[in-house]
Amino acid sequence: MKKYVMALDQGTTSSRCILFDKAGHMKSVVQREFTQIYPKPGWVEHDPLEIWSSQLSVAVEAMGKIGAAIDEIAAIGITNQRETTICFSRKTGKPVYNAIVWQCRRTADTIEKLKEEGFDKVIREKTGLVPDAYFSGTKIKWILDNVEGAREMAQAGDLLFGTVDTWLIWNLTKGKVFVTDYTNASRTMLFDIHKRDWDDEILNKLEIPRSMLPQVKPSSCIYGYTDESVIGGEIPIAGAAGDQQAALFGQCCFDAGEAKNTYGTGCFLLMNTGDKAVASDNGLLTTIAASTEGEIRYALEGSVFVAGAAIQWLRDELRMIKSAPQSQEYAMEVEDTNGVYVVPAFTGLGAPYWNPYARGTIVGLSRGAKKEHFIRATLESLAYQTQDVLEAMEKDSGIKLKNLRVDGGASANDFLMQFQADIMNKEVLRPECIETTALGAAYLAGIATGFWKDKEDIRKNWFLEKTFLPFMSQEERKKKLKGWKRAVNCAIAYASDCTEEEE
Ligand SMILES: Nc1ncnc2c1ncn2[C@@H]1O[C@H](COP(=O)(O)OP(=O)(O)O)[C@@H](O)[C@H]1O
Ligand SMILES: O=P(O)(O)OC[C@H](O)CO
Repeated sequence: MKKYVMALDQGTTSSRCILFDKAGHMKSVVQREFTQIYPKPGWVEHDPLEIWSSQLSVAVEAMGKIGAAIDEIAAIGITNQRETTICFSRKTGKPVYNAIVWQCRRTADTIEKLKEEGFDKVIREKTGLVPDAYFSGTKIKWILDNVEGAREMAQAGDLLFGTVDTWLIWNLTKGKVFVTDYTNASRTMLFDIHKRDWDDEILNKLEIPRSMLPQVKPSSCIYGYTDESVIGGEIPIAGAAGDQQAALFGQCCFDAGEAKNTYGTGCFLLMNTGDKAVASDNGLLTTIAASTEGEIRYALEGSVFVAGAAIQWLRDELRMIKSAPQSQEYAMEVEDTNGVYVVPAFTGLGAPYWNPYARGTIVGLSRGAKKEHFIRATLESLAYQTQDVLEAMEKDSGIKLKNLRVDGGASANDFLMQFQADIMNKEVLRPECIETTALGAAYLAGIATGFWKDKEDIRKNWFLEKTFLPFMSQEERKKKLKGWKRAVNCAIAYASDCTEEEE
């Protein structure tokens, strides 16, 4: 009997496997952090083989933990850190270079050149994206231009490109299936989101052969089956979506105007815009949302590059806290930040500023500034960044959000959620399951295989855990937001005459 759907959630800092039952409850969870590689300031890489081995091991352990048999797994849904770029050989399956992670800024100069040539308009219109080093396109070009033998391999048809979903499916099927889904394709900066096809004009401009690219399919359909030798049986791989689109689906934001914010490594606010691709005038992205087979949904997205990662920085580099949850205890020991603002622009600023050269900035220090103020200011920066994208989203969509659904690791932080409600002057709704990224991937796979009937069937599984109501006075909000804007301006001013060589 089919009892579970397996979600493989390959995030920026950890690989996770969750087995969900029909009620959408987590029956088994195993998570493993893996190595972050920082070869130079602003550069970020992962080892693709470690991505794969960590993901496979958590899958096996999650089954073992509850004694789940292969034939009890109805389907596998995959969700992943998006944009991260892996190039590997069709013949051997071996990567030719490390995965270049979405956060990596190494191709900022290529983007500048594209802009100077006026090509940004083409990118914007076709892909819905703001040209940026964030997306896969210029990362693939970097590998072709810089890794010895890569271009020759590509010309000979042996080099393949995949985002992490493609890489995992390739390995799960032992090289039999080379696919991606619409949501992941829409983050490459190579995909025409209106025609739903790879775009030859952009491919030619970046000198990327089409033969490197995977077939693009809906987010909810059977892509193939796991190879028996990999996981001990043949399980249908029936769902795939970029993690932010999966979370939008997992939060049951199926209709136009519904939105969620995920607090993971970064922070990503997405609003479903129905079957219309809404172009942004305010620094947001237009992207494809996950949907069931046969329908197309778009979303507006505000991408913040550093959110929970700033809390990890407090823990790992500054060693101010021992664990991420401890940030809440320290933050609540003080009344406010004592005028301190932290702008965690470690890898530039994403939406709505799009400045690749901005860097982390701390302002407002006085002799009385304590560690607690500093920790509180870092937590508050997650909420301020969210407020910035929310403002842009309301302008672009013409919709005033009544409340915001939240999820992701850092949404467990009550202090942060309360401050978020206060600074937005809106209710924050936290569901019982904050692992909505994995849940969304499970839903997509479960619907494709009949484990769940349809969207209405899964809507019944969404339960509210806590509502955070706004209490802050209007005057206080305004004052704090003004201070934040000034701090962001400092982070940008620092970068204003920075060149690639100086980075
Ligand atoms: N209680 C907490 N307070 C603040 N931040 C937290 C808390 N718990 C986890 N985090 C942060 O959330 C992130 C992990 O969330 P997760 O959704 O697993 O991210 P990802 O999928 O990007 O790896 C980490 O960056 C961590 O620092
Ligand atoms: O790893 P996450 O959850 O922060 O998500 C990363 C995003 O997909 C990057 O676009």
